[in-house]
Amino acid sequence: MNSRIKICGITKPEDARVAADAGADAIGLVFYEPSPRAVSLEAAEEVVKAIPAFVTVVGLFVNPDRAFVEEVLKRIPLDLLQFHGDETPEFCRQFNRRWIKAVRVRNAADINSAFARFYEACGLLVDAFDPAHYGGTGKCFDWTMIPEKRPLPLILAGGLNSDNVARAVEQVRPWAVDVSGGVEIRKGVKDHKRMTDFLKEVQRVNKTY
Ligand SMILES: O=C(O)c1ccccc1NCC(=O)[C@H](O)[C@H](O)COP(=O)(O)O
Repeated sequence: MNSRIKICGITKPEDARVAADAGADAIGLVFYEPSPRAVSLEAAEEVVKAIPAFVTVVGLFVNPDRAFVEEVLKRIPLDLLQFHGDETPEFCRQFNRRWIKAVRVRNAADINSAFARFYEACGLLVDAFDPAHYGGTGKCFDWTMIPEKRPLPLILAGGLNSDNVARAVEQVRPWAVDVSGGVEIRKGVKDHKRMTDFLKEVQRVNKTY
Protein backbone atom coordinates (compact mmCIF):
# COMPACT_ATOMS: atom_id res chain seq x y z
CA MET A 1 0.00 0.00 0.00
CA ASN A 2 1.29 3.44 -0.91
CA SER A 3 1.37 6.01 1.89
CA ARG A 4 -0.50 9.15 0.88
CA ILE A 5 0.98 12.57 1.58
CA LYS A 6 -0.56 15.63 3.20
CA ILE A 7 1.27 18.94 3.34
CA CYS A 8 -0.19 20.97 6.17
CA GLY A 9 -0.10 24.68 6.91
CA ILE A 10 -0.19 25.95 3.33
CA THR A 11 -0.80 29.70 3.26
CA LYS A 12 -0.09 30.72 -0.34
CA PRO A 13 -1.54 29.62 -3.70
CA GLU A 14 1.92 29.09 -5.22
CA ASP A 15 2.85 26.68 -2.40
CA ALA A 16 -0.35 24.72 -2.97
CA ARG A 17 0.40 24.49 -6.69
CA VAL A 18 3.97 23.27 -6.13
CA ALA A 19 2.78 20.66 -3.62
CA ALA A 20 0.02 19.43 -5.95
CA ASP A 21 2.31 19.35 -9.01
CA ALA A 22 4.86 17.31 -7.05
CA GLY A 23 2.17 14.77 -6.07
CA ALA A 24 0.68 15.80 -2.73
CA ASP A 25 -2.62 14.02 -2.06
CA ALA A 26 -3.89 16.59 0.40
CA ILE A 27 -3.30 20.19 1.43
CA GLY A 28 -4.02 21.41 4.97
CA LEU A 29 -5.33 24.89 5.78
CA VAL A 30 -4.96 25.95 9.41
CA PHE A 31 -8.00 27.78 10.82
CA TYR A 32 -6.45 28.36 14.24
CA GLU A 33 -5.40 31.91 14.92
CA PRO A 34 -2.50 31.27 17.34
CA SER A 35 -0.70 29.15 14.72
CA PRO A 36 2.05 30.78 12.63
CA ARG A 37 0.40 28.93 9.71
CA ALA A 38 -3.10 30.33 10.28
CA VAL A 39 -4.95 31.52 7.18
CA SER A 40 -7.70 34.10 6.93
CA LEU A 41 -10.83 33.18 4.99
CA GLU A 42 -9.67 35.47 2.19
CA ALA A 43 -6.25 33.78 1.99
CA ALA A 44 -7.87 30.34 2.14
CA GLU A 45 -10.14 31.22 -0.79
CA GLU A 46 -7.09 32.11 -2.88
CA VAL A 47 -5.21 28.94 -1.91
CA VAL A 48 -8.19 26.73 -2.74
CA LYS A 49 -8.45 28.25 -6.23
CA ALA A 50 -4.92 26.91 -6.90
CA ILE A 51 -5.72 23.34 -5.84
CA PRO A 52 -6.53 21.02 -8.76
CA ALA A 53 -9.11 18.26 -8.90
CA PHE A 54 -8.38 15.10 -6.93
CA VAL A 55 -6.26 16.87 -4.34
CA THR A 56 -8.08 16.87 -1.00
CA VAL A 57 -8.55 20.17 0.82
CA VAL A 58 -8.38 19.69 4.58
CA GLY A 59 -9.43 22.36 7.12
CA LEU A 60 -7.70 22.15 10.46
CA PHE A 61 -9.35 23.38 13.66
CA VAL A 62 -8.42 23.44 17.35
CA ASN A 63 -11.34 23.57 19.78
CA PRO A 64 -13.41 25.78 17.48
CA ASP A 65 -16.89 27.13 18.10
CA ARG A 66 -19.51 25.40 16.03
CA ALA A 67 -20.37 28.75 14.43
CA PHE A 68 -16.79 29.30 13.31
CA VAL A 69 -16.60 25.92 11.53
CA GLU A 70 -19.93 26.67 9.86
CA GLU A 71 -18.70 30.08 8.73
CA VAL A 72 -15.55 28.53 7.23
CA LEU A 73 -17.60 25.83 5.49
CA LYS A 74 -19.87 28.47 3.94
CA ARG A 75 -16.90 30.21 2.33
CA ILE A 76 -14.30 27.48 1.76
CA PRO A 77 -15.09 24.18 -0.02
CA LEU A 78 -13.33 21.86 2.41
CA ASP A 79 -13.32 18.15 1.60
CA LEU A 80 -12.34 17.08 5.07
CA LEU A 81 -12.26 18.53 8.60
CA GLN A 82 -9.30 17.83 10.89
CA PHE A 83 -9.85 18.36 14.60
CA HIS A 84 -6.66 18.87 16.55
CA GLY A 85 -7.89 19.84 20.01
CA ASP A 86 -10.04 18.33 22.73
CA GLU A 87 -13.16 18.02 20.58
CA THR A 88 -15.63 15.25 21.37
CA PRO A 89 -16.87 12.76 18.76
CA GLU A 90 -20.31 14.43 18.99
CA PHE A 91 -18.76 17.77 18.10
CA CYS A 92 -16.73 16.38 15.19
CA ARG A 93 -19.64 14.57 13.56
CA GLN A 94 -22.16 17.44 13.49
CA PHE A 95 -21.04 19.16 10.27
CA ASN A 96 -22.18 16.55 7.78
CA ARG A 97 -18.62 16.47 6.48
CA ARG A 98 -15.98 13.76 6.58
CA TRP A 99 -13.50 14.32 9.39
CA ILE A 100 -10.29 13.10 10.93
CA LYS A 101 -9.18 13.37 14.55
CA ALA A 102 -5.68 14.13 15.73
CA VAL A 103 -4.27 12.66 18.93
CA ARG A 104 -1.11 13.75 20.70
CA VAL A 105 0.65 10.59 21.74
CA ARG A 106 2.24 9.97 25.15
CA ASN A 107 1.79 6.20 25.12
CA ALA A 108 0.15 3.38 23.15
CA ALA A 109 -3.03 3.69 25.22
CA ASP A 110 -3.57 7.22 23.86
CA ILE A 111 -3.76 5.76 20.35
CA ASN A 112 -5.90 2.76 21.23
CA SER A 113 -8.40 4.82 23.19
CA ALA A 114 -8.64 7.36 20.35
CA PHE A 115 -9.32 4.53 17.87
CA ALA A 116 -12.20 3.40 20.09
CA ARG A 117 -13.59 6.84 20.89
CA PHE A 118 -13.39 8.34 17.39
CA TYR A 119 -14.46 5.23 15.47
CA GLU A 120 -16.64 7.32 13.11
CA ALA A 121 -13.67 9.35 11.87
CA CYS A 122 -12.26 8.54 8.47
CA GLY A 123 -8.72 8.57 9.84
CA LEU A 124 -6.73 9.02 13.02
CA LEU A 125 -3.75 11.37 12.89
CA VAL A 126 -1.07 10.55 15.45
CA ASP A 127 1.21 13.42 16.42
CA ALA A 128 3.86 14.27 19.01
CA PHE A 129 2.73 15.29 22.48
CA ASP A 130 3.72 18.76 23.63
CA PRO A 131 1.79 20.14 26.60
CA ALA A 132 2.10 23.68 25.29
CA HIS A 133 1.01 23.06 21.66
CA TYR A 134 -1.79 21.26 19.88
CA GLY A 135 0.31 20.44 16.83
CA GLY A 136 2.88 21.67 14.35
CA THR A 137 5.61 21.10 16.94
CA GLY A 138 8.28 19.72 14.61
CA LYS A 139 8.84 16.94 17.15
CA CYS A 140 8.89 13.19 16.50
CA PHE A 141 7.52 10.65 18.93
CA ASP A 142 8.44 7.01 19.46
CA TRP A 143 6.82 5.20 16.53
CA THR A 144 7.13 1.83 18.28
CA MET A 145 4.10 2.93 20.36
CA ILE A 146 1.90 2.66 17.26
CA PRO A 147 -0.08 -0.59 17.30
CA GLU A 148 -0.09 -3.03 14.41
CA LYS A 149 -3.87 -3.37 14.61
CA ARG A 150 -5.52 -0.20 13.31
CA PRO A 151 -9.30 0.02 13.09
CA LEU A 152 -8.98 3.31 11.16
CA PRO A 153 -6.53 4.59 8.55
CA LEU A 154 -3.51 5.92 10.46
CA ILE A 155 -1.93 9.23 9.49
CA LEU A 156 1.57 9.70 10.86
CA ALA A 157 2.65 13.24 11.81
CA GLY A 158 5.19 14.92 14.04
CA GLY A 159 8.67 16.04 13.09
CA LEU A 160 8.75 14.39 9.69
CA ASN A 161 11.14 15.66 7.03
CA SER A 162 12.87 14.35 3.91
CA ASP A 163 15.64 12.76 6.03
CA ASN A 164 13.42 10.62 8.25
CA VAL A 165 10.20 10.05 6.30
CA ALA A 166 11.45 6.97 4.42
CA ARG A 167 12.34 5.31 7.74
CA ALA A 168 8.93 6.33 9.11
CA VAL A 169 7.09 4.81 6.16
CA GLU A 170 9.15 1.60 6.31
CA GLN A 171 8.66 1.20 10.05
CA VAL A 172 5.04 2.31 10.49
CA ARG A 173 3.50 1.67 7.03
CA PRO A 174 0.94 4.46 7.64
CA TRP A 175 -2.06 5.16 5.45
CA ALA A 176 -0.63 8.66 5.07
CA VAL A 177 2.09 10.97 6.32
CA ASP A 178 1.50 14.57 7.32
CA VAL A 179 4.17 17.26 7.43
CA SER A 180 4.36 20.94 8.22
CA GLY A 181 7.55 22.25 9.88
CA GLY A 182 9.83 19.80 8.04
CA VAL A 183 9.10 21.49 4.71
CA GLU A 184 9.52 25.08 5.90
CA ILE A 185 12.41 27.55 5.97
CA ARG A 186 10.92 29.05 9.11
CA LYS A 187 7.61 28.62 10.92
CA GLY A 188 4.81 29.44 8.52
CA VAL A 189 7.00 29.77 5.41
CA LYS A 190 7.02 26.75 3.14
CA ASP A 191 10.11 25.95 1.08
CA HIS A 192 9.47 24.59 -2.40
CA LYS A 193 12.61 22.43 -2.50
CA ARG A 194 11.91 20.93 0.93
CA MET A 195 8.34 20.15 -0.13
CA THR A 196 9.42 18.46 -3.38
CA ASP A 197 12.26 16.57 -1.64
CA PHE A 198 9.77 15.28 0.93
CA LEU A 199 7.28 14.20 -1.71
CA LYS A 200 9.99 12.49 -3.80
CA GLU A 201 11.27 10.63 -0.76
CA VAL A 202 7.83 9.21 0.06
CA GLN A 203 7.26 8.35 -3.60
CA ARG A 204 10.67 6.60 -3.69
CA VAL A 205 10.01 4.48 -0.62
CA ASN A 206 6.44 3.75 -1.78
CA LYS A 207 7.90 2.18 -4.96
CA THR A 208 9.86 -0.34 -2.89
CA TYR A 209 6.63 -2.01 -1.69
O1 LIG B 1 0.71 23.60 12.20
C1 LIG B 1 0.32 24.20 13.21
O2 LIG B 1 0.79 25.31 13.56
C2 LIG B 1 -0.70 23.57 14.10
C3 LIG B 1 -1.14 24.26 15.21
C4 LIG B 1 -2.09 23.70 16.06
C5 LIG B 1 -2.60 22.46 15.79
C6 LIG B 1 -2.17 21.76 14.67
C7 LIG B 1 -1.21 22.29 13.84
N1 LIG B 1 -0.72 21.57 12.74
C8 LIG B 1 -1.25 20.29 12.47
C9 LIG B 1 -0.65 19.44 11.43
O3 LIG B 1 -1.37 18.76 10.71
C10 LIG B 1 0.82 19.28 11.36
O4 LIG B 1 1.16 18.89 10.08
C11 LIG B 1 1.28 18.21 12.32
O5 LIG B 1 0.99 18.64 13.63
C12 LIG B 1 2.78 17.95 12.19
O6 LIG B 1 3.51 19.13 12.33
P1 LIG B 1 5.09 19.09 12.18
O7 LIG B 1 5.64 18.36 13.36
O8 LIG B 1 5.51 20.53 12.16
O9 LIG B 1 5.40 18.42 10.88
